[in-house]
Amino acid sequence: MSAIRVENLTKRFGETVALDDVSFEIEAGEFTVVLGISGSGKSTLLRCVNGLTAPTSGRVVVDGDPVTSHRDDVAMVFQQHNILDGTSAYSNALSGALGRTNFLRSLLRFNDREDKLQALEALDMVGLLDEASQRAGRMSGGQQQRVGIARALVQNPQILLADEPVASLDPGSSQTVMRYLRGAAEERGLTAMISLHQVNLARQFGERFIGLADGRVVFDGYREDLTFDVIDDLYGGIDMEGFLSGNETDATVVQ
Ligand SMILES: Nc1ncnc2c1ncn2[C@@H]1O[C@H](COP(=O)(O)OP(=O)(O)OP(=O)(O)O)[C@@H](O)[C@H]1O
Repeated sequence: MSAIRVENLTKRFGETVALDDVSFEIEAGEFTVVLGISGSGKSTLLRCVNGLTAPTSGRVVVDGDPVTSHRDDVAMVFQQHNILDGTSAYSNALSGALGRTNFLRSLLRFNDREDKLQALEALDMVGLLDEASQRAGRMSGGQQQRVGIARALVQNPQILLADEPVASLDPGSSQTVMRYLRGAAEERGLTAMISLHQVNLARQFGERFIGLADGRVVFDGYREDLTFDVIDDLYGGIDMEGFLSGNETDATVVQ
């Protein structure tokens, strides 16, 4: 059974068609990058998978169940780090436990030993154990995003979504954040869907790729299929410079 099945998903905002009859399936454990220019529908797609946005028609099925609202086993990392500036990295990570309990239970569970241990493990997984007590607001953008990943991991998800997680970061920090994101997904066996507009990063870290243009799926394939022509179609030459100057770990992808 596929972990995520998107069936004829359409989302309209008034006259705007953000998603137009989108269908695909993602197998458990796949690390999928959603590509496309700004406005192509990436965020809307992730929000539908997360149950934050209701489709106009069609549906998303997660683990066999149609998504009708937010699910605790689906965690999301946002572009804006959504970090509580005034509290420690550890407290931020620990707040991920709120996602899997209701409010009253969370009041009681918040100091659970198990939750605390998970928060520390998650910080370790993103390389921030030594910075656990540091105030999140004083950390760099990349570190804050790693705290955001730790918080998502503490939610104990099966599915990890990230909407442009490195959009506001410099290239070095973007690499680091993507490395931790991919590593955490692999180590925990998570199914991941990450939207990115940086083609070089996508190629470096992605396994499966879904390309959107005007809300439609115009590409669905694996690394070996993601050719120069496909990228050119998706981006109309806009990002060719980044594509060519990117960190070429696998030159065979360019054909
Ligand atoms: N809440 C909303 N109300 C109205 N229109 C919206 C809303 N959300 C998205 N849209 C529109 O739907 C289309 C797809 O937007 P979406 O944010 O999904 O694209 P995107 O590929 O994620 O873009 P970006 O990379 O800029 O975030 C755009 O035309 C956008 O203006």
